[in-house]
Amino acid sequence: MNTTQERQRQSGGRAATQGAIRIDDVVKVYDPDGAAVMAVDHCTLDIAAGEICMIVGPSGCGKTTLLNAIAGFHSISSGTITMDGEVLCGPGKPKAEPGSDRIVVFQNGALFPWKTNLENVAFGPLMQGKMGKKEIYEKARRMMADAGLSGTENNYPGEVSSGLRRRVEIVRALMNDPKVLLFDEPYRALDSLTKSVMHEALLEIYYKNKVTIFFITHDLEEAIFLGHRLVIMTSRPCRPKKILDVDIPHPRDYSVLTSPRFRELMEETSAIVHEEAKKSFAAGEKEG
Ligand SMILES: Nc1ncnc2c1ncn2[C@@H]1O[C@H](COP(=O)(O)OP(=O)(O)OP(=O)(O)O)[C@@H](O)[C@H]1O
Repeated sequence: MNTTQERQRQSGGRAATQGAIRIDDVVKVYDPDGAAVMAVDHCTLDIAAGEICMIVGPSGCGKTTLLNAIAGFHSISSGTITMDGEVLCGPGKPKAEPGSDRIVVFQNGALFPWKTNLENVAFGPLMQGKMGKKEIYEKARRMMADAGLSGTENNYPGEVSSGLRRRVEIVRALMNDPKVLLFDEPYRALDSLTKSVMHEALLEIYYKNKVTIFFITHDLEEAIFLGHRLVIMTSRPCRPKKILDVDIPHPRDYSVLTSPRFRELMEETSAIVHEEAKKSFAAGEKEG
C-alpha cells in the first residue's frame, strides 16, 4: 500500500486532493545584516494533501517562523515552499502572498463579541462579496450544523462554552474553503480535560472536511493523538530531526490514549523531544 492509500485508509475513506505542501531546503535568517538569527536551517518536509502534520519542537526553535512563511506573513531567506506544485515563495519571491487557501486559525479571542456566532462564521465571505448573502448564510448554517453547532447560531460567542467558541472559530476558517489550516499551539494554556474536548471537536470537524492541517505544539501526547505524522524539530535553528508515521488508524477517540501502541510511540519519541528541549534550554531560549 502506498503512502497516499495508507493515509486514505487511516483518515477514514475520502482523501483530500488539494493542500499538499512541500518545504524544500528552506532557510530563514532574521536580521541578516545585524544580529543574524538563524531560525530555520535547510528544512525539507513534504506534507500530503489532507494530512494532519504535527510539528513538535522546543521553545524558540523556529516552528512559528515556518508557519508564518507558509501563511505569507514573513519571508524566507532561501529555499522554496510550494502548495500543490505551485510556488508560494522561493527564489525571486521571498514572501508568499497570504491567501484564503491557507488560513491561520487563531483560537480563543478572535471572534467578534458583538456579532452572533452565525454572523461571525458568515463574516469573511460576506466581506469578500464573491457569493450571494443567502447562499453564504445557508452555507454557514450547514457548516455549523456539521460541526455540532446547531442551536447556537443566534448566540453571541460570550454566551456559549469555550469549546463551542473554538468550534465556531474553526468553522469560520473553513467557510473560506481553505486547502490548509495552520494552528500555532491553540490549546497550550488549557488543562488536559479541556484539551481532550478540543481535540475531539477538531477531529470531528476534520473528518468532515479533510483539509491539510499544519499544527504546532509542545505537547507530545497531543501530537500523537491528533497527527497522521509527527515531525520532531531540532533546537534552533530548526529542521526535522525525526519524522514518524503515527500508525494508529483514524477515526480516533480517547481510548487511543491508553492503547499499547500509543504508549510505545510516546516512549519512542519522548527521549528525542526531551534531548532537544535540553539543548534549547542550555542555549538560553525562553518559553515563548
Ligand atoms: N522578527 C524577528 N526578529 C529576530 N528574531 C526573531 C524574530 N522572530 C523570531 N525570532 C527568533 O527566531 C527564533 C525562532 O522563533 P519562532 O517564534 O519561530 O520559534 P518557535 O519554535 O515558534 O517558538 P515558541 O515555541 O516559543 O513559540 C527565536 O530565537 C526568536 O527569538
